[in-house]
Amino acid sequence: MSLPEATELLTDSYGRTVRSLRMSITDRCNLNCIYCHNEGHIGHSKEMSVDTIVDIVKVGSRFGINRLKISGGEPLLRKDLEEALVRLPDMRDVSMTTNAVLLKDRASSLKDAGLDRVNISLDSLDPGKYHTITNCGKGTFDKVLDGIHEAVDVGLTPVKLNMVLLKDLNDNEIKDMLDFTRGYGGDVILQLIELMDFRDLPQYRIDANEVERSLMSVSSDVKVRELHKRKKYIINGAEVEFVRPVDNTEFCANCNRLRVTADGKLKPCLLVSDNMVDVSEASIEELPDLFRLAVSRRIPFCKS
Ligand SMILES: Nc1nc2c(ncn2[C@@H]2O[C@H](COP(=O)(O)OP(=O)(O)OP(=O)(O)O)[C@@H](O)[C@H]2O)c(=O)[nH]1
Ligand SMILES: C[S@@+](CC[C@H](N)C(=O)[O-])C[C@H]1O[C@@H](n2cnc3c(N)ncnc32)[C@H](O)[C@@H]1O
Ligand code: SF4
Ligand code: SF4
Repeated sequence: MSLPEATELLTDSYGRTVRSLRMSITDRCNLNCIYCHNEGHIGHSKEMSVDTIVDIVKVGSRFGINRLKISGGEPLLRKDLEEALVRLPDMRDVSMTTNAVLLKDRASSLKDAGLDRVNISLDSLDPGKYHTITNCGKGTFDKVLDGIHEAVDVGLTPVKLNMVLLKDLNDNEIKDMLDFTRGYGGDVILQLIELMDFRDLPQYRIDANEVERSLMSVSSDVKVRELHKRKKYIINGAEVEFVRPVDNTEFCANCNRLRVTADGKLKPCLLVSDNMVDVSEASIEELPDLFRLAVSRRIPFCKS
């Protein structure tokens, strides 16, 4: 089989070496958030099989890709996720981003199958606001809290709580959310996210510079991650990461992720849809060249 030499890395023409795969495994979802970007793609053909998922990750890992993020839609709608996880090659970090509605009953089996950690979307601690944002059914908010609790209990840690900041809706809750994470010691950390406004919701756009200034004014230390050069603020012992994807040249210049859509396409950029490489029918022997092709099409969305 013509798998790449383990020493070959995938570096694009902007010098960005791909280190991480962000894989959507379904476009289906059990919530309907007002701002959802659907990972920049809704496929109309069928979802990748477990075999295809495993082959893509195997080939990626031969290219030195050592991190995998599983996303969706809502990834927990796939009942065969554990089956895929146990068949993956060894990686440095396998994580999933989920709304956690279905997490409580799956957390333990996911951990056993090899999942390292989860990010959980929780935009508000107020059940009424949570409902407004997610259009969820009755009882959903409590299920999410149970999911967070269970994730911590089984060791899917650190659990990152994703909070998309929405002006005049939840942007006054940062302190409460921080207090909530502190209740879990270091096991839960807060991740604030600037809204990428795909749905024409100008009333919810926040001033990210202002948020950054206020985080800075109360933090005792700031760290910078390699991925996207994201900043992490230490505030009274708690960690807060701020994801600023909008009009941010530094963010895109430090993007080391290749995306995979739920219907099996390599997607060079979240925000570009006309340069994807279809691998849904590819054999494992054909995959390396298709990876090289996708990476050759990577362009920073935002550049100076
Ligand atoms: N524009 C853009 N947004 C991204 C990218 N990667 C993640 N995001 C956004 O960042 C936010 C957090 O995403 P998560 O799925 O929790 O994952 P993550 O924080 O990137 O990954 P980890 O920090 O490794 O857990 C979401 O709003 C994503 O849409 C990217 O490459 N480009
Ligand atoms: C698309 S969701 C998929 C995983 C899962 N359904 C969930 O909500 O966690 C992945 C992450 O993207 C975030 N997200 C979705 N739409 C966004 C937008 N327009 N701007 C910023 N983040 C967004 C969500 O809050 C979530 O944390
Ligand atoms: S739960 Fe996730 S995928 Fe579903 S609508 Fe909300 S952000 Fe989108
Ligand atoms: S180039 Fe920028 S917008 Fe595109 S995926 Fe990377 S960070 Fe996101």
